[in-house]
Amino acid sequence: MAAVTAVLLELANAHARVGGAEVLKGASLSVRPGEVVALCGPNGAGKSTAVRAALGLVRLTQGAARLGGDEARRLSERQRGERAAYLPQDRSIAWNLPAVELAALGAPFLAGAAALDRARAALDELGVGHLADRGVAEMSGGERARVLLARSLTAPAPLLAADEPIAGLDPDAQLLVLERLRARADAGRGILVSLHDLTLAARFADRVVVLDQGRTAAEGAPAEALSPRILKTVFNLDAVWLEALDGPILAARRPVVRVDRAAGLRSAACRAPDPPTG
Ligand SMILES: Nc1ncnc2c1ncn2[C@@H]1O[C@H](COP(=O)(O)OP(=O)(O)OP(=O)(O)O)[C@@H](O)[C@H]1O
Repeated sequence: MAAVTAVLLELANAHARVGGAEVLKGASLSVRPGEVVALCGPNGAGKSTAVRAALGLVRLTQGAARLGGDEARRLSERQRGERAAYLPQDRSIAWNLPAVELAALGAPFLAGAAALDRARAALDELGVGHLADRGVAEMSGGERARVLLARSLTAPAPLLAADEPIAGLDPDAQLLVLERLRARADAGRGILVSLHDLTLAARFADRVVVLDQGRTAAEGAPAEALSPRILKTVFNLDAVWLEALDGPILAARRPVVRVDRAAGLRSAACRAPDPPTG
């Protein structure tokens, strides 16, 4: 009998409204144990909303959101917390807690000492162990971002959904964070990560889901989902993949606007300037 692979998180043809507008119009994605799935798409494509919907934090008007096989919104807060850790895009923190205490909040179902041990280990992993006892309000933005990610790593849940975890981090820290997420997946967890850096998405993810205007426009292995056609139609990029020692690099530029002189119009939306007279 073929082995059944558990699906940790699934969004199937999801439609949802936010602030009166239909923001998701057919978003689908799934995450299985052992894989990193990168969620990519232009600003406003619906990535954060899709992540929130998949976790049961946004009501769907159509489609399904499942966590560990069960409808996400029917689960209690505790059940959701046991099945998924979540790093929201919003990095605001109300209380000036020491970093280790904030990171320990990722494991509210563990006894205090066990949660603090896990929190210290996660802070060490992300290179901010030396800040463990410092208040999070007294840190740089990048340091605070790492502490918040440590909170998600502290959680023992089988799935981690991280919304733009490398935003605002220096290049070394970006690679460190993605390496740590990759290591978690290699150890059996499922990772959903939204990313704007397509090169890093291609290097670290097993699969890429591309969202465009609330719909899944492409899904598959990075080279397939981030094909030149998708890069053009969804991201408005003229782009090619270059093979480098450490993996693919995206060489991209905005398309050159062609001027059709016979028609006197640009092929893009704007008009060509009037030709010089005389
Ligand atoms: N609270 C809200 N009220 C109204 N519209 C909203 C609200 N939150 C999000 N939207 C709209 O929903 C759409 C999707 O937003 P979302 O944050 O999911 O996109 P995103 O792909 O994560 O974008 P980004 O890459 O900029 O973070 C956008 O058009 C946004 O303007």
